[in-house]
Amino acid sequence: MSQAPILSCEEVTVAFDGFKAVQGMSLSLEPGELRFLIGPNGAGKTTMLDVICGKVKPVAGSISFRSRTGVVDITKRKEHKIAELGIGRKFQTPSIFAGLSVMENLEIAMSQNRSVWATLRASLTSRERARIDEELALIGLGDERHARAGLLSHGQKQWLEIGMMLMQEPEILLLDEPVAGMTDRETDKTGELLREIVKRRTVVVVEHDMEFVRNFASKVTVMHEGKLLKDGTMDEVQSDDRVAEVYLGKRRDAHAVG
Ligand SMILES: Nc1ncnc2c1ncn2[C@@H]1O[C@H](COP(=O)(O)OP(=O)(O)OP(=O)(O)O)[C@@H](O)[C@H]1O
Repeated sequence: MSQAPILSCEEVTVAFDGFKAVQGMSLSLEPGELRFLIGPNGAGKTTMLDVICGKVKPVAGSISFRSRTGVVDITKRKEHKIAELGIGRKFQTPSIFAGLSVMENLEIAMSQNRSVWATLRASLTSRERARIDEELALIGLGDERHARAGLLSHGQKQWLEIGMMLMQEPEILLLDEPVAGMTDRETDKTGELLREIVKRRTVVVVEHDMEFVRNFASKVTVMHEGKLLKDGTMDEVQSDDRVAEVYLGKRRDAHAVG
């Protein structure tokens, strides 16, 4: 049975100097979904994440978010407000503190309102410690808690950043190509991590790695030239002629994915 959406984007259009990167795009997410957003280069996927998190503003359409405190029209809200309401965004490059330990990075993420040094000087309450332990276990970095973040592998850095986002208890997590540059093993671990995360939150992943999408997607949204082309299960999407034509068909050429 379908639930009330946690996020509804209605007919969203984003223009850059008159060029419509997103045109009349609608997207509805159910709570607890792991939704993959795919499509050829330039389809407007990243712009769609940008508009949801408030980094860019639409010229038309609306976005509403069912937050813990009720339904909020976030179309014109500022980026930091949207983050506070519970929509977290992770960009491709990790923004961790390389010189600090894994645990210190999580401590800082937990206490956004204090300065870095005030945070590190303050002693943790037992509840905070438990919260960090829980997150370390989830992201699989329990053994690395005292390691310097800058010395982690590429995959571990990405997981740490996801962990830092989770410390802020977002309801929706927006991830842009989280497995880019990862080994196959790291990619699979990331998929498992996302499955764990959606037990309590909703996740949207922009992704080019089709094998990763096939392995972990339940529902996929395909964009093309700023518009919604198709959404459905991976099987439905793969058997759609228009998708094959504009997207999967292109994978047979020199830019083939997977
Ligand atoms: N700030 C900007 N100013 C001007 N044009 C932009 C801007 N951001 C994106 N675009 C353009 O909007 C279109 C959609 O870009 P977007 O990055 O959203 O696509 P994408 O589907 O994420 O592509 P990719 O898979 O290559 O990352 C592209 O033609 C891009 O050049």
